[in-house]
Amino acid sequence: MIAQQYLDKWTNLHVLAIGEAMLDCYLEGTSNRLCREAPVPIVDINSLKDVPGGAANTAANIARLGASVSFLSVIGTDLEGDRLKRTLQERGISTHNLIASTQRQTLLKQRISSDSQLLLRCDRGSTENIDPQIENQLIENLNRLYPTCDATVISDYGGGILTPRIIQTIAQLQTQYPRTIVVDSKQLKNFQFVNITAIKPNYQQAIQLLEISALKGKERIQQIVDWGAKLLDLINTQLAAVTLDAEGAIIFERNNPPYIIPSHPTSNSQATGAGDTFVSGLTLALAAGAAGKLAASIASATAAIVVTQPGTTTCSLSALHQSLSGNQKLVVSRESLVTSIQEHRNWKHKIVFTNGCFDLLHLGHVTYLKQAKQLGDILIVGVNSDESIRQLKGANRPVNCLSDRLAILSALESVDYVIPFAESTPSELIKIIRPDIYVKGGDYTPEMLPEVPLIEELGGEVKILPYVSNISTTAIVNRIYQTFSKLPSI
Ligand SMILES: Nc1ncnc2c1ncn2[C@@H]1O[C@H](COP(=O)(O)OP(=O)(O)O)[C@@H](O)[C@H]1O
Ligand SMILES: O=P(O)(O)OC[C@@H](O)[C@H]1O[C@@H](OP(=O)(O)O)[C@@H](O)[C@@H](O)[C@@H]1O
Repeated sequence: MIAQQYLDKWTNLHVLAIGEAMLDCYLEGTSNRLCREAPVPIVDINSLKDVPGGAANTAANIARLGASVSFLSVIGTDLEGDRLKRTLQERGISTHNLIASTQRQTLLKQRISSDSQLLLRCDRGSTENIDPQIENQLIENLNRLYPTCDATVISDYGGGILTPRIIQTIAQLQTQYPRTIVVDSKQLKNFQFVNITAIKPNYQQAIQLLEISALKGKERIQQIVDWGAKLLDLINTQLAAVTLDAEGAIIFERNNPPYIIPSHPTSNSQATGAGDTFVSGLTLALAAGAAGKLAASIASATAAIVVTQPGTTTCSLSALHQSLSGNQKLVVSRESLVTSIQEHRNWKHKIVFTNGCFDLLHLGHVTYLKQAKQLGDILIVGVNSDESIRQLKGANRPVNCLSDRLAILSALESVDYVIPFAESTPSELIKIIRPDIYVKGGDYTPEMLPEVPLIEELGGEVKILPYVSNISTTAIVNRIYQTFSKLPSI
């Protein structure tokens, strides 16, 4: 199976994520003067951004990579707790299993930057072990959810959630209901009796466990290649993925030589949370059935995506598809769409936009896309997500999944960019693209298109191209059905 098929498979999985939920708060501003009290800059804050951090970032990555997630953690009954819940809800993650304790302060990691330069990180929040009453509630949640999930990912930042009793409960559940279980922990030794599938120590954690001294830069690679296999016995696991930040990762499996996955170094200031993303990708790929090296390569591809963006970020399923496919025409994020559009505007290109399902690409599609391209310089195609097609056309559609439809459209000379969208209309894309010309095939009239007023408001023109008669995906599906349902089965 190729890597991307595991991505399709994991969208049906349900993952249990457990660990310290944090609120990452980014305060961004500018600074033109020094403070009178001490030689420190005065920063005029002009933006504040809340993002899920720590184990909440792992849960957010699992969700953005397309799987379902149940997130177990403990926060305080404070304002920061409410802000953290809001960040999770905005990302479609349920906060029902977050226990709010009056005895605790939500973990807050506040970063202050001036002109994109990080100046200070201020931490606050409870890190002592949760009290026995809260522990009981967490154990109740674990007992309820563990058997229903396909995999578990533990993000243990040593902030009091993974107590000895919680780990013992996980060990018992794992014996009763064996699952893929991947652990990212500052105290990995605590998990040696859990029968875990894989561990993901970073360099610091690995050398601490191996009791070897710290080296710098690339020297670390040979050191970990020489010593890392010991981790498998130390923690009693099948796979150890040691991540070495800018130097990538080294994978250890029993009876196999170490496997090095290099990375393209970027600045460490962009790498916040890359470990959370890596462990999310690793858990999903292993749970979907990928073998160790492939699972780790997929995990590394997820981390490579987040390190290209500042701050704590997540990797989307479509970005991962794009990265694994090497498809240059696929635009996966709205941010990169904005950048590409700006470039074409600078070159005074005339932008044509159309959208649709493009399920079972046929002559009608190919003809109208070719004509659409001839109306301008650049043709951008918005492509409905699988879920939006199910809503529009019924549960049996699409026939071809999104990643296949994107790859097929990208192979056409007439198409310059393909961009998936999950909304019921392409209005959000239109607002970003502001097309000079909006095109639809002749099976539509302007009255049928809710986008027309928006296009006109933005100064664009709507064109309906001639309909290629008697050709449609529905007609093809019906013809196949009628022809083959009459034939004896082979
Ligand atoms: N500076 C960087 N440049 C490129 N890739 C990086 C960088 N930092 C992290 N990564 C990627 O993220 C993965 C996990 O990062 P690492 O910093 O080792 O973990 P953690 O965040 O848990 O400390 C690495 O294996 C690598 O793929
Ligand atoms: O452990 P401490 O430093 O107290 O707290 C965690 C932070 O350092 C950050 O660690 C990062 O993870 P990575 O470790 O970069 O994957 C992310 O989880 C951030 O959301 C989080 O704020």
